[in-house]
Amino acid sequence: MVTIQDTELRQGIVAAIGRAKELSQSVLVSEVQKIDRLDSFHFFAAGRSRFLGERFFWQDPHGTYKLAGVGVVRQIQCDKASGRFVHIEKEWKQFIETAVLAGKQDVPGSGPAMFGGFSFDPLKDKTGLWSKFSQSHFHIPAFMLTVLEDEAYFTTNVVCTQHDDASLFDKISEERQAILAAAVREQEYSLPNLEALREIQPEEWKQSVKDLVESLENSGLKKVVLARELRLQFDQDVAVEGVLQRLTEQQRESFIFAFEANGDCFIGASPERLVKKEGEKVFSACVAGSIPRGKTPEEDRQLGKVLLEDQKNLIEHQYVVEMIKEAMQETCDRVVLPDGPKLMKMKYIQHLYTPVTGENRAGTSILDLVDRLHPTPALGGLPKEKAVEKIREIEILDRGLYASPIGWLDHLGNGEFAVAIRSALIQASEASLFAGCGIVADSDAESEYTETSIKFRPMLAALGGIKQ
Ligand SMILES: C=C(O[C@@H]1C=C(C(=O)O)C=C[C@H]1O)C(=O)O
Ligand SMILES: [Mg+2]
Repeated sequence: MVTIQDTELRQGIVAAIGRAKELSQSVLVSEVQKIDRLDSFHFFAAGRSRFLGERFFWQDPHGTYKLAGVGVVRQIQCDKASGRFVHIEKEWKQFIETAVLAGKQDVPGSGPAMFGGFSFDPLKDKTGLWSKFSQSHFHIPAFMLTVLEDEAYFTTNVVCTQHDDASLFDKISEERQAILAAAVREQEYSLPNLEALREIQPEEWKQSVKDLVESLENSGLKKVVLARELRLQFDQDVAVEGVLQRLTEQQRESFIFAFEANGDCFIGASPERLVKKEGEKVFSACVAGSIPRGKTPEEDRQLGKVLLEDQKNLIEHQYVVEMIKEAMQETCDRVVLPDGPKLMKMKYIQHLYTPVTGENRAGTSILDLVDRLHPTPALGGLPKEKAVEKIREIEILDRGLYASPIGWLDHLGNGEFAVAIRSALIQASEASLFAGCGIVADSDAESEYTETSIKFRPMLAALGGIKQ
């Protein structure tokens, strides 16, 4: 069993209560300890009995970096459209400003950290679909496991008030031992039976693609990403653990995320990084342009070659490269990117891929970078504002967090956000899956429709809708 030394947390809580009295406000204590290796999925699953609806999970491609949080000591939310990134950043800074830090505090993604996301377009009319999520929605967990390569760190966050006393430590310590003890149990999680699968207005969607292609040039637009929804009905409530377990087995090359709020869960396996900040190093990625995987290695190579030479896809990709390069150059020195795209091969699809790196110029925070980059033309279009307006006007779907920045940031300024595609919203015994594609002047509605069908597959497979 994973054991944890208690002294630092006890002292931290005493110090935080003292500070809370002095300041007449609540004070966070955040304690980090290195622990024996613990599986992040098991930790997430162990949170079910006590923290269902208050959990998150994050894993980068190949699982070199994993985070799992259970419980919520503070939510930071904002439903305003303008200035939302600044607002969230301000609240976050205020919250950690007075924090008492205990234990090891130099490990990225540990200690005071929050997880969440920003909706795709806060100006789009919100439907009932996303009623459980705010437009900007972040959670600071009670307990968090951070696994970096082979090292595991455990964060305990406690908000102390001036009315607390040292007995708070006993309560927290007990909760912590209970979750750690439960986290080592291995289990196979089953899925309910899929009863019905309904595409939401596929013909209308194809028509909207056709209309868009015709009006693209006249409206001064180069590219607009249009998305659609697939609604699944199961015979019982879907346990997120079953879906997440399958994603971690089937989608190792992806960013895997799950974010629970008020009973719903947004979950996905995205190939696309929006931005990562590690110290002053900044990483982004252009992912746009798609073709299926081949059934044989030879066919797969052939398809990859076609994609690398296809004008329509190269244009679709190039718009993303130009925008991300420019946005990075505004805030970073030494922006480096290869001359042309390479292939990114996922389980069901291959994409054109151009990584971009840079060195942050002083003062730019990860949320500022997210603000500048979102939405890239891989999810919105070009020019940015006009494309988002067009999506707001013609898309039937309420995107909510689909195609939005989702990820984490820590008190040291590190963080990573993926673009929340290949994703689904799980609501009791139902799930909505989302997929979109970049529409350019040369787009054909029927092939774009097929492209979105392929993009549903990662979530469809994880939900038991495709036999493996
Ligand atoms: C919009 C999605 O994917 C985006 C669109 C792509 C395209 O049109 O070629 C490729 C990768 C993503 O940037 C999605 O998966 O829903
Ligand atoms: Mg495409």
